[in-house]
Amino acid sequence: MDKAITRIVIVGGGTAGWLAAARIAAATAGSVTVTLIESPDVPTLGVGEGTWPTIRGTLERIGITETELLLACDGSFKQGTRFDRWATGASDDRYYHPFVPPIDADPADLPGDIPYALATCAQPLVCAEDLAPRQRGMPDYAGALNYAYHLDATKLAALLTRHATIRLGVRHIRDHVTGVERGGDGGIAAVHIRGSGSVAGDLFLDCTGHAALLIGDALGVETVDASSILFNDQALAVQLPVAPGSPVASQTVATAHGAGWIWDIGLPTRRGIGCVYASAFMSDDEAEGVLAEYCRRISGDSPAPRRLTFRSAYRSRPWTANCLAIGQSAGFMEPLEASAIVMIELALDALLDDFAVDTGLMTIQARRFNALATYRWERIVDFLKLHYVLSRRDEPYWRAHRDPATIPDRLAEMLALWRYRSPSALDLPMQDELFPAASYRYILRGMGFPAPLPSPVPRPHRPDLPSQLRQIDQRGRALAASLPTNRAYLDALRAEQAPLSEKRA
Ligand SMILES: Cc1cc2nc3c(=O)[nH]c(=O)nc-3n(C[C@H](O)[C@H](O)[C@H](O)COP(=O)(O)OP(=O)(O)OC[C@H]3O[C@@H](n4cnc5c(N)ncnc54)[C@H](O)[C@@H]3O)c2cc1C
Repeated sequence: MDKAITRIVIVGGGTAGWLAAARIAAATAGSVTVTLIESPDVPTLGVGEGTWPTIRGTLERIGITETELLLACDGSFKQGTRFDRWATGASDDRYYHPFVPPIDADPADLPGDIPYALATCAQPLVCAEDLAPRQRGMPDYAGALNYAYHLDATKLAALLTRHATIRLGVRHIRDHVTGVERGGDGGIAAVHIRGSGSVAGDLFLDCTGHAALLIGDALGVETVDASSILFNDQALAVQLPVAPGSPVASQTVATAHGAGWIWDIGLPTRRGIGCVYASAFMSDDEAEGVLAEYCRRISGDSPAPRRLTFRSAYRSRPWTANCLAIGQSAGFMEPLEASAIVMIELALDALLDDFAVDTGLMTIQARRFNALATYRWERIVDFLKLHYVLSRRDEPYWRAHRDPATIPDRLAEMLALWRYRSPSALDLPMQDELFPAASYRYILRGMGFPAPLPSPVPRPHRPDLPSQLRQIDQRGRALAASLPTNRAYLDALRAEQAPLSEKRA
């Protein structure tokens, strides 16, 4: 008989587990009990410093204010990504992928001497000046431009823990899950914990990261491997302290190297830097050398890095029976477009938008959820691969990326079509595509993909294009003249919120 879902058990207390706990508890407002079990023995991943604009809506729904987030997580604003040395490897080879979409213009009609993103969008100019996307007086989570955050992932998990347990009533058990008791329907009846028996539930969320304790170990759901398309499998991460008052960048900077790329993320107190590489093309020593050289150019110092190993893969059926995998246990694609936390948010949206009120509905919801998740993973693979396929760099790693055998069929088809027209909703039809046509346009033009060839069906003439381009330029300049720098914004926020005693000291 169908049973009402009243007990949700989350195993794992990283970003995925705590976002899930807070979001579900806030949305269900006490009508279900939410229990989170977190092992004291297994550390969280603790990386994941780049977010997407969706995070603003998620935090607002959970009830965390923007000031709280920025102060508690050492946060700063993110307005997109700048890609350095991806197309040719030259020192002046760089382009932006901002969060604001470009105006709809035929690339052949644009001025040839201005980079595509700068000509078609006001945001790159704001980024280039290290400016915040909003004024201090604006309501929480509103901006003059679309934005997300860079933040300290460990501090985010700590903030979410406090918020979920103290304000939202989530039950928190610090104990190690040692096993699973299977239910009669092929699902999970309870999880065994080392300290105190077992915890029963109606719906189990597997947020155990790489361990994938429930979805993998217990239910045996296989993964779909994408590592023959996306080769990177290693990262070396360091944190470099920054001087008080130094500029805070408005975008993630991703700098390509001989067999991967380096991320550089600015927080008010430090920069998080990491070298991502493919072990098949670069040794660990070589990667350490690449990272050390990058760090020394910034600070003269190169601290010992932390090593992270990963594989680009996703779970074929993240929702199986009454177990839903969210976060690393559901899948991970290399961090080039920071798409992990947004996948957690989207999974939670899908769960809550169509919440199964009883166990009978779960099969339907799981089937729909899994179809959507697979579509999203496949589109992430396409979009990440695009960055590599279009490069003209000549190292073996980059040449291997251009091997047609490593390019997904759908991406290869789209690239063939885009020789005659720009990416559009015909290619990316979902209303909430993770990477809409606008994102593809930024990458294609930034990487120097040729403007579309003439077609027998001429593209519509846009007589208003010169005036649109002037408006973009004027808006960029007006924003640059009126927005505070990230540093000024964040320092003023911190000074304003400091306790009086601290101010007097
Ligand atoms: C190099 C790198 C860079 C990244 N950069 C970004 C980025 O910029 N943006 C982004 O969105 N994402 C990024 N990510 C991904 C991001 O770090 C993760 O998606 C995010 O941290 C969520 O992890 P998680 O909560 O799924 O797993 P984890 O953080 O690994 O947490 C797992 C939890 O499960 C618990 N657990 C495990 N076993 C048991 C057990 N037996 N019993 C009880 N509890 C258990 C652990 O204690 C822990 O609490 C990056 C990842 C990597 C590898």
